[in-house]
Amino acid sequence: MATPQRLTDPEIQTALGELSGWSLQGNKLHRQFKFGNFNQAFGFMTRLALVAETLNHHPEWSNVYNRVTIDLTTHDAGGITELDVKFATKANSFAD
Ligand SMILES: C[C@H](O)[C@H](O)[C@H]1CNC2=NC(N)=NC(=O)C2=N1
Repeated sequence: MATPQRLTDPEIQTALGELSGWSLQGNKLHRQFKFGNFNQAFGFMTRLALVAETLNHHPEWSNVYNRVTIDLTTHDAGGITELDVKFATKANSFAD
């Protein structure tokens, strides 16, 4: 699959307007999710891992107990693309 184009700054701002909880941090889409316990946090990561494989688009993320921190960028494009927005949208749909 061809690498998508980097989004422009206005396009990123528009996407952020529709992505509740996400912000721009270090030129990446960033959000921390908090769950009731580790089981819920890890279940969320497991579901999202399957999405990552399907999209061939992989997050930078970490987990501490009930928290999952995610940073999204498209390494092949050197910035944020529609794939990052798609992944963030999916993450929100699993969590909110
Ligand atoms: C070869 C492989 O398709 C690429 O390395 C994919 C894999 N997953 C990826 N994930 C992310 N976040 N960015 C990429 O550029 C990327 N590229």
